[in-house]
Amino acid sequence: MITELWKGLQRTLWDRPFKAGHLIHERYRIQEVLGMGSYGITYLALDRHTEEIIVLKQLRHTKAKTTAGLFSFQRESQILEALQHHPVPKLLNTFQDEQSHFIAMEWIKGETFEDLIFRDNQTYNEKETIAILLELLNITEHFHEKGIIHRDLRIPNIIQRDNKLIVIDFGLACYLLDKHEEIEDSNDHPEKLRMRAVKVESDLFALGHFALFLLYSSYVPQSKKELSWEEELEISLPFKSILRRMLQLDEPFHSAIDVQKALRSI
Ligand SMILES: Nc1ncnc2c1ncn2[C@@H]1O[C@H](COP(=O)(O)OP(=O)(O)OP(=O)(O)O)[C@@H](O)[C@H]1O
Repeated sequence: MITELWKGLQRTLWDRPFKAGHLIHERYRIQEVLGMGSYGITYLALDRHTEEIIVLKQLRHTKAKTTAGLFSFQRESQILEALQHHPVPKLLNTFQDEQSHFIAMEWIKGETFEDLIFRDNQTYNEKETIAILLELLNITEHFHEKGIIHRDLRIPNIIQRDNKLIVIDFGLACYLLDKHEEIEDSNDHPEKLRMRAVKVESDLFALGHFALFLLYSSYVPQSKKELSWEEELEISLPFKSILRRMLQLDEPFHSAIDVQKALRSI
């Protein structure tokens, strides 16, 4: 309890974000804070060299002191670099100054599926959901071919720009060889643990959940009684059985290609 309080106090004191207008590395002018995650603080910034708006991620001071914090930050930039020709933000720069460690990356100016569903009330039927899933499975298969597991394929981390999908936030991504990453807090929710395991099936599980979010966007409750997704959603039996396998309720798929094949055969 005391440790948690102390950690919270440290974060408040040391991890205060930079204010708009602050210049970093004599190059990046902070515009606004986009988010404060567990490892990093993410900003929109103006790159004075290129005059472009970019995303700047700063490792929290409290995390910069830990090997795990530094390692995960370096790995994020390594993975972005390894995926340069894929629909992910381009890695623009990595640097360190007396303040902290930073990653500069392309700003993906589009809408996340979280925005589309909850802000814009966009709805998706089965056909549209399958089309989006197929595109995402294609992207995910390329990550897996390179031995990379994203581990956080959720609606806020998938952006639609000009009708194309782009995956962001590689903060939790890791290599299949990083087996030690599997050690997680045993208090974590079982669903979260399934998404975080260092294996291909974790991303397929996450995409199964992603599909449920899309399908629920067009769901109108019929009764006050809470039912399971299988009872509530009006979807075809073959699609239901594919989702059950993605969600590891039945024999799981072991590759994105197998899920694509199954979806194409509906
Ligand atoms: N390259 C990018 N282009 C556009 N928006 C981005 C980009 N990277 C991050 N964002 C947005 O910035 C915000 C913060 O991103 P960040 O990666 O820090 O995630 P987070 O959810 O706040 O933290 P965590 O690291 O715990 O996942 C999110 O709203 C995300 O949509």
